[in-house]
Amino acid sequence: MGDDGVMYAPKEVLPAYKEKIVPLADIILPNQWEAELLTDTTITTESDVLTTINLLHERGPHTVVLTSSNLSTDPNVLTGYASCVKDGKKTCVKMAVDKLDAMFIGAGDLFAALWIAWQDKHPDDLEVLKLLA
Ligand SMILES: Nc1ncnc2c1ncn2[C@@H]1O[C@H](COP(=O)(O)OP(=O)(O)O)[C@@H](O)[C@H]1O
Ligand code: PXP
Repeated sequence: MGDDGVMYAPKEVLPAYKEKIVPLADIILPNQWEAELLTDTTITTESDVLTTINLLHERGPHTVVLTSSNLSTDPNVLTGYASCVKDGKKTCVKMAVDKLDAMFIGAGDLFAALWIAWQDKHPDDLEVLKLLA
């Protein structure tokens, strides 16, 4: 959808993402900014992360992965969060990635492709899946 305040799609389609596309999805992998935009929230704490992830689960997806956030206090670490709901039970893990000092276009797309493939192989195992980060 976008990065750092810039949407790749026209902003007019945002309501369709919120109301139509998210409810159709089983798995969504927004970065922090995308998650905030989809839920009209602002994330400044881990508690906010959980609130935002829950709002996204409530719309339908059983898996919500916040691929990156600005919550890490270590400049060399990128922090993400993954949450799955199965049979009414929610599991959430935190992912710490060694941050490279560069900007990668398409990292989110690549991460999503890998995550979806591996989640198909390890449907209930966030501890395995978080190793992708
Ligand atoms: N600077 C970076 N250093 C190391 N890994 C990165 C970096 N940027 C992205 N990644 C990896 O790619 C994944 C997706 O990146 P992210 O920036 O959250 O997606 P998007 O491109 O959608 O904003 C991250 O979870 C992380 O695993
Ligand atoms: C126009 C455009 N540029 C770049 C990207 C790459 O986005 P990201 O770096 O967030 O994966 C996308 C996402 O499909 C896109 O649609």
